[in-house]
Amino acid sequence: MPKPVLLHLGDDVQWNRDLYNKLQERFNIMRSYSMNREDFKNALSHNRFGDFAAIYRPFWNTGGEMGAWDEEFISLLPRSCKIYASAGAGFDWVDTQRLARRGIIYCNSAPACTESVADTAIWLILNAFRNFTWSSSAARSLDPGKFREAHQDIAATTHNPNGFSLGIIGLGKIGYRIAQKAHVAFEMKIIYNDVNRLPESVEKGVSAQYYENLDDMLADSDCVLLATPFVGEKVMNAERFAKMKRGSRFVNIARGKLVDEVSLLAALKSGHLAFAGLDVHYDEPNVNPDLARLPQVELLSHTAGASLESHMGFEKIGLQNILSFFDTGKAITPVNLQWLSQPKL
Ligand SMILES: O=C(O)C(=O)CO
Repeated sequence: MPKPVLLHLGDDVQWNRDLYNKLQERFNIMRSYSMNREDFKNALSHNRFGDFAAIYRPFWNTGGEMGAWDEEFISLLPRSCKIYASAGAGFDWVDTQRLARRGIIYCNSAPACTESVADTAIWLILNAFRNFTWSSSAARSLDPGKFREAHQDIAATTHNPNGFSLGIIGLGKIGYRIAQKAHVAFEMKIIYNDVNRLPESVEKGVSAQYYENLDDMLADSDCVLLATPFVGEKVMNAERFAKMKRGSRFVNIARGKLVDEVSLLAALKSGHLAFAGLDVHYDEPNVNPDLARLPQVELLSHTAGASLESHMGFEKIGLQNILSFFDTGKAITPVNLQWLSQPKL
């Protein structure tokens, strides 16, 4: 029997060569390297990668040059394609529902970056209470006046996070790991909103209190953390920011498109919100310049999940998903099974 074909997007695997060798034994591997959208579309239209059964993308820095995986690409995929295993937690760039309708399982590799994203969230939450951003930029300014001002005035405006409530929108695996760290390290009170309530035994692990109504949770949170996937809508808009407690804080480690940045800016400028910590932005790689000017805002370059451990894990989980699917019929971290009627080889 001829080996099935696998389309490997982007660069070589760097860290998991043994597993990749297994893939090479099992599949005929076709490579796209770093094709732009037009070239990739042409290649698909002319069946240049053959009738591939699987797609593998090893890292978020590579293999995404063709842009969004929307109907334009998905309609061109061969009927033989059954699984797409990719690096990264977020999948806002790929229409996983449309893939499912074509019988293709999409797998992310979120478990690989859980620790790294959770650590970044903790850093942003701590900063939201203590405003190290102000202290750090005053020191870096090399201006003794700014240094003295920060040294003298910061204490009157910042707090230890201990005992304050952390309101988490989306208590999935990453949200839960953040809750564990915040609960243990800072004794924060964990409250959360999600489409589904977690089992009581899981809630107990972080003494979490469920809020069915998001607005009620916003009103009770000293710091709101956004940890939910982007599914096409802004979750935080002017009305929602208005529901937050006066003087509370906002942290986003999920996706920038979940937030109306104009309303966030207004809430910060008016003093309704005390601080915002943003790993992600509405129009990446462009950052909102008005937010960047505010001292009560910390901005990162979408690096919450960026650690070597995440990179190694992304590669590995992607490879394991494909091998497991072809060995057992089951992928490890599928995210679109709810729309897939019959996932089969
Ligand atoms: O993996 C992703 O999609 C992330 O954004 C992690 O920060």
